[in-house]
Order: sequence, then structure tokens, then C-alpha cells
Amino acid sequence: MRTFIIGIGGITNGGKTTLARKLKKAVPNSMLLCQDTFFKPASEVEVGQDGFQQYDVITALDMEAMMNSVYAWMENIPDVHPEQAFPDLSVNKVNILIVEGFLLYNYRPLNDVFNLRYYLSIPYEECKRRRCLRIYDPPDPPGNFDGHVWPMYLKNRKEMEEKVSDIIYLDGTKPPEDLFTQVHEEILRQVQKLQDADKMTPSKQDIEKLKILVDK
Ligand SMILES: Nc1ncnc2c1ncn2[C@@H]1O[C@H](COP(=O)(O)OP(=O)(O)OP(=O)(O)O)[C@@H](O)[C@H]1O
Ligand SMILES: NC(=O)c1ccc[n+]([C@@H]2O[C@H](CO)[C@@H](O)[C@H]2O)c1
Repeated sequence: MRTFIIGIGGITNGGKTTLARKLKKAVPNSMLLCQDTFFKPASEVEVGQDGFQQYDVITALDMEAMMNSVYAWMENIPDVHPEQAFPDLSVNKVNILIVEGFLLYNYRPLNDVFNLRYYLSIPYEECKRRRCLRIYDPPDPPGNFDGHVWPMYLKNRKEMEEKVSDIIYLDGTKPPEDLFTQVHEEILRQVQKLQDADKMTPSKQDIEKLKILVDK
């Protein structure tokens, strides 16, 4: 039994949700976890020195609850049935978790669980254009993009780049199909590698089953 956890991180409106949903549909045995569902209620998001509610910082999110969801997924994935493990003596099912969000690599416990880290970027103008078409809950107050969202993006990104090195950067202005193909192919390649490795090293479970067969 194997798990494989992929981060689809990136700038606000970089296309994370679009890409992550397509991957979830295309990748067998995959689940999708979205960081945006862990925002604290508005009453708990403080107003900062910039005069805006601090939505674009890690403390706006209930990261403990998010980690509990990740751990619950790890613990609840179904066990492999013996008939699945045989006849090739490999436990070859890989369970995949796709995590999508704008602050995946700035929080150590979450950053640590990823096997593969992606980060979608788009330039300032495109980001502002896409963001202005969206309505959040609560909606962005006037001046929020330049006064809070963009400066916090720059700050968070700098911190991430200083701490985390193995991130694959994606150009979010590329066509969605191209982004999907690139990431999908890499996931399949890495999952295949895991399965091949499993075939060469029987798991403890397999060895126990072999012993039972030999004893018979
Ligand atoms: N590759 C792309 N090229 C052009 N537009 C895109 C692309 N991917 C997504 N979009 C558009 O950009 C907007 C934001 O996309 P999406 O919701 O996927 O981004 P996001 O990164 O999840 O945003 P956020 O998490 O900040 O809400 C949507 O209007 C979507 O249609
Ligand atoms: N989902 C929310 O509760 C919420 C509320 C206000 C603002 N946001 C924005 O979501 C983006 C991340 O996807 C951040 O840039 C937040 O500003 C989310």
C-alpha cells in the first residue's frame, strides 16, 4: 500500500482549481483537498496594519484542521485485498492525494507531506485582471489587491523560495490543456516508478502471505 501526495500550489487565480480538478478526474484512486475550505470564519480574521482583513496570510487558515484531513486520508485509505495483491506478488495500488491551495509550502507540516510540488505563477497584470472577475466571500474591498493580496503574495513567495527548493514552477498563462498534460504525464511517470519498485521489493504483507503458502 502506497500513498503519493501532490501539491498544486500557486498565486491567487493562477489556475490551481482548474488544473487540480482535471487531475482528480484523470488520475485513478485520487482525492482532492482544497486549502480554501479551511479559511477561518470572517470574525476570526484580523485586520492588519495595511487596513485590510488579513486573508492572504497563513494565520487566516485553520491549518491544524487541514492537517487533520490529510492524516485522516492517510489512515483511512482502504487496505489491499489479498486477491489484489496476488498474483504478481505486489501491492501495486497507489493512493493519490491532490492538495490545491495558495499557501501549501509556507507551512512546514504540510510542506513535508508532499512527494511532488507544483507552483503556478502568472504576472501581476493577469493576476489582477482575473482576480477582479471573481467574487469572494466576503468580497474584496476596494484597493485590496494592491494593498494586501499582491504585497502578501510577494512576501509569502519570497519566504517559500528561501525555504523550499524542489518546486516545479508552471507558467499559468499557458493553455489549461498544456498544463494538464505536463503535470498528468509526470504524475503517471512517478506513480509507475513507485509501482515498479514495489514489484521488486515484496512488502511485509506479501512475505507473510508467501510464508503461509510455503507452510501449506
Ligand atoms: N491556464 C489558464 N489560462 C487562462 N485562464 C485560466 C487558466 N486556468 C484558469 N484560468 C481562469 O482563471 C481564473 C482562476 O482560475 P482558478 O479558479 O482555477 O484559479 P485558482 O488559482 O484556483 O484561484 P484562487 O485559489 O485564487 O481562487 C478562472 O476564471 C479560470 O477560468
Ligand atoms: N474562501 C474564503 O473564505 C476567502 C475569503 C476572502 C478571500 N479569499 C481569498 O482566497 C484566496 C486564496 O484562494 C486568497 O487570495 C484570499 O484573499 C478567500
